[in-house]
Amino acid sequence: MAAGKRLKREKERTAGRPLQCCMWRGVSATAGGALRSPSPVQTRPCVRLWISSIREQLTATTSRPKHLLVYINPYGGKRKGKHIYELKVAPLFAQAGIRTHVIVTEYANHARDHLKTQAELKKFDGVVCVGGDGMFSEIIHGLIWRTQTDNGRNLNSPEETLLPCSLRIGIIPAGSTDCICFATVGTNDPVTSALHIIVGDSQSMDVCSVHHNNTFLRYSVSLLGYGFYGDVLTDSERKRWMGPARYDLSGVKMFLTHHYYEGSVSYLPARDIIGTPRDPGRCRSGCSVCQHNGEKHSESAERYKMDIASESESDMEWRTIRGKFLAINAASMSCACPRSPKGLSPAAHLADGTTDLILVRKCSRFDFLRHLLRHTSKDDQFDLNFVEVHRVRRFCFTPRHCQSDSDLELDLRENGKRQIFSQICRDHPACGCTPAYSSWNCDGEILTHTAIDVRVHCQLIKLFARGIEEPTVFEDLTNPCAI
Ligand SMILES: Nc1ncnc2c1ncn2[C@@H]1O[C@H](COP(=O)(O)OP(=O)(O)OP(=O)(O)O)[C@@H](O)[C@H]1O
Repeated sequence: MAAGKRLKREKERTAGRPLQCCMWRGVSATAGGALRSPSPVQTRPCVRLWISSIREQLTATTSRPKHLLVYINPYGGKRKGKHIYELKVAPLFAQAGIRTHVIVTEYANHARDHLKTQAELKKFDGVVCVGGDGMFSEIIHGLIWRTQTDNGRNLNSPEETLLPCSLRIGIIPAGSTDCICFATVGTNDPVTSALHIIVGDSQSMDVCSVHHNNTFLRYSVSLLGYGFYGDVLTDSERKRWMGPARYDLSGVKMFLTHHYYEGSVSYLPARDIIGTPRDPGRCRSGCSVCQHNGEKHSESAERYKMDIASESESDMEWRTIRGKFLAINAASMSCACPRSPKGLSPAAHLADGTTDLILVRKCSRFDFLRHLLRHTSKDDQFDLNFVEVHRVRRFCFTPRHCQSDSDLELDLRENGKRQIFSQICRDHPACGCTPAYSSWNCDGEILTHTAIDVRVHCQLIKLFARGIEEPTVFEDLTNPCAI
């Protein structure tokens, strides 16, 4: 029988079946954990054997989702979200027998508000967003809000222990940067992400809550940046018409402006953990650091509930640093992306209950350039005398113009007469030399307040992902064994 006829017959025979071989043929791991796109094939007996054995295995996997709530941002990135979903993802979901309820968003925060109020979450096994980091942020805000309010938690209290969300989140990358997808999957490929959803992978992730004066502001999963990164975002927002090139232009402009900001940072160092921000190891699929620190975290949360560790005891551990900073960054993940392959904190972990607090003190432009260049080089980016890094569970920042009188008095004693003029400026903001303040960049959004209280919530959400996979010895061409 001619090959064409045989294929046609086979197609007719298998039409409507939940899972077809074409989807699984050619799916294999590549370097960095990417999965190749499927290609259509004819079903020969050996292939049929494969299909039935894969189906058996998949049926046995109870973690596979069967019904998904999908939000598509039609305006994210190059405005191809709808097209990507319809062309590359929906056919795979259909072949895997996954039912979907698709909502194409009509305005910003549509997905967040729908999740908060209307979505019948009990009907679904997961939520999928088709878009970029902004869209992912909408989903986590909606889901976390809903989970906490349904369980009577007070979102405005930074002391509140939040409840982990039961629904997993899938990200189909269709934005302009897609950093979260890159950091959790290792690649920005819609088919790879769809397959992670279909097989029901699971990757826990920490979330930071950001409060100001006992009022909830936002959640963050990647970068909270004050100073340089806050200024770059604020400036680039004014140049939206330029597209992604605006980040480069604003970056150069802010580098040349070289603003530094005064304030105090207090932090609670992470105790009883393994790993430091300067480790050579990286957070990878099945990370033992995340596993160990996650367990330790739940043990100490239990102890705290039972009042074995008193609050005053933990208060004693707070440390404070006052000074002039070019940048204050908190990286809850490496923040690696195609532009900065190592990221801001290469050894940060996705789910260890901590964030890496990086303080870049006032220094020369040349030194700051050295620091920025280290994000792309092999050198240790924290090995500079004006940069310090701490792995923390919680931190607070107070800009100098918001510091209390007692704090200012302390500064006065420490730094002498110069502070008197700053005090005068603080009391008379119309004065031209008012101490300058920056804004916080919270996962790409500007925060409305500068004095903030940040707390890490260990493994609060779960993604349909498995973390970045190390290339196997045969895929890693830099490894001599591969040759
Ligand atoms: N229908 C819509 N109309 C306008 N804005 C929307 C709509 N749906 C979502 N948004 C908003 O668009 C913003 C950007 O979307 P998204 O993150 O998907 O793309 P992006 O900004 O290009 O990608 P990235 O965040 O990765 O750089 C989000 O903050 C989201 O709130």
